[in-house]
Amino acid sequence: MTVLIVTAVPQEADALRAGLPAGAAVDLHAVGIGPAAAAAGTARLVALAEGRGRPYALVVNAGIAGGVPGRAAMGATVLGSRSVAAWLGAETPAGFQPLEEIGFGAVTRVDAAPGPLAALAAALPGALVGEILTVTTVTGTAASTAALRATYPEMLAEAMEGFGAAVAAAAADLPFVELRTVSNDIGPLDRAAWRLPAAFAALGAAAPALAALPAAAR
Ligand SMILES: O=C(O)c1cccc(C(=O)CC[C@H]2O[C@@H](n3cnc4c(=O)[nH]cnc43)[C@H](O)[C@@H]2O)c1
Repeated sequence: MTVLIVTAVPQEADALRAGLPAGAAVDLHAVGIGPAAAAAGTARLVALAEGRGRPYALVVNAGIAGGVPGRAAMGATVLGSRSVAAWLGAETPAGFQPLEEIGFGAVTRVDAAPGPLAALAAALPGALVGEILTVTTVTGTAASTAALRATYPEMLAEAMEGFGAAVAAAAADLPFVELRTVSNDIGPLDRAAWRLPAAFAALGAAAPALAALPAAAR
């Protein structure tokens, strides 16, 4: 069976493709930036595969990310133990509360599939494993960074698509895992400091582990 890998932008897909072994049972697509594009694009690809009678075994969201300074350095690879929709909740007199805590019965986090996560962690021994946030605005000030870290103390990294792709995978009852490589520190925005080549190189280096996933996903 085939693994679906969704990225936000073609540059991320190209970086992964460069590292994939020939003949890998992987479909790789760039579906756009942000959780809505990720959810819609992933859902469409999953449905098309089902319609062909060849459903995917697993959905992977991969791409670059901001890392929490001191936890996930630039160039690091981060495997999401869960993908969390940051700031999906309500402001209350007691401060921010995620939707679960105010009784909407909603879900703001999707856990990674244990088998594929363990397989990736074994194949990528240098990778960090932990919570990856999905934001809709790149965190770009010291104040918002502090607020994010206080609200999500377990976070290792933030990006903009994981939760959307995870929700689409869950809707199709497919296992999911998020893999990110760190292009920048989360903090006051300094685009000149982003290390895109290092992050893209790390994506390419992780690609063989993703290609080996179909067996682990079964
Ligand atoms: O337009 C540009 O020149 C440009 C250069 C670098 C990055 C971008 C983006 O669009 C960044 C968002 C994109 O990358 C992921 N990402 C990477 N770092 C972060 C971050 O610190 N916080 C949130 N998202 C990040 C994200 O998943 C998006 O796909 C544009």
